[in-house]
Amino acid sequence: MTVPFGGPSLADLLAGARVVSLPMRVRFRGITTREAVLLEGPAGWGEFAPFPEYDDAEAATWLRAAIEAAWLGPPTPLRERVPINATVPAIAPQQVPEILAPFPGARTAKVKVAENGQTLAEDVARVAAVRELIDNVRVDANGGWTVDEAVTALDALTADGPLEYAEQPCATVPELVEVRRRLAEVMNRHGRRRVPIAADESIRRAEDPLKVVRTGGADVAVVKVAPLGGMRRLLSLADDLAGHGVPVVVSSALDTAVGMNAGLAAAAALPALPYACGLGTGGLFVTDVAEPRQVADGSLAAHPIAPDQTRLAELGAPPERAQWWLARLRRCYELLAVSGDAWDE
Ligand SMILES: O=C(O)CCC(=O)c1ccccc1C(=O)O
Ligand SMILES: [Mg+2]
Repeated sequence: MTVPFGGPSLADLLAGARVVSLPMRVRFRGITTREAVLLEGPAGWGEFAPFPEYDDAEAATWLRAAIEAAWLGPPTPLRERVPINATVPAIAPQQVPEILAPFPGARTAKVKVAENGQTLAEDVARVAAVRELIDNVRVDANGGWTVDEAVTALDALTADGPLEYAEQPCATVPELVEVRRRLAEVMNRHGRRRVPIAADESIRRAEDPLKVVRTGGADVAVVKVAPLGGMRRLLSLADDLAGHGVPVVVSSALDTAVGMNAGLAAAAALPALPYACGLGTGGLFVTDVAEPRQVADGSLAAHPIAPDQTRLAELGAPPERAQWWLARLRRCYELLAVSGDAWDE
């Protein structure tokens, strides 16, 4: 089906728009409340929730993904369930068991490290506490280390066990290339396997998401539906990455249950899914817009779920925030209308 621009008008979009504000259990990415616009269209629901600091040009890509979900619907699934990782925010080691409790059967945990104001010793202690409960651990530094800091930290974090990979240890592509090279030396000296490097921000916030791979900066690619402009765009990038021998890990952008539908649908449609996906972040909310999906045997059911009307009413954002989001949606819509691309590409 082709839905060229003009399928949904701005009035169509606004007619089915609900602005919600979800309280979080713990601070994540420096936020304690996650706001989103949910759009209802003929094919289901879509989520528009670019982080508040993003400019309109970047946010417009997220709107494209929301429209794809609500006006085109998901691509053809190849599996019914999607394995997920537990996500561990930059919390104290004593809190680790309660954070892991909602992830029964998860065999992989992703641990946030390099948080502002924290030390390497705190990262080492948090990772050790997670390893007591889940063997396979990956870390995510969100670009917070320099090259020297990354090499030191990843050396320390692999003294007591391997890491599946390190996500975005440094901010830039040349730094990732350098970390990968220096890690190979250090790990070789210690007789350890080099920690693979995963790119996240270097993919989702890049003009050219393949650059980091072509340059030799990443072994694994973290891919997210909204910043890439939709499920089909994610699948097409994953295909290009596979051509470079780079596997993908589908992850959430701290999505509500509606955004998670799109991440799960994209993961369910990928020909290969060698890694657990970062789509288990629903548990970071106190309440979500739908009955929470249950993790069973470390995986989630991939079929879409509609938001619950009672929850939508309870989670409605304050009027001034709703106005802010709808004004942003209008501006992003204008940017997409000018660019004039089709929704099914
Ligand atoms: O990958 C996961 O486990 C969850 C997703 C996640 O960490 C995340 C969520 C919102 C914003 C940024 C990030 C990130 O991966 O850096
Ligand atoms: Mg990340």
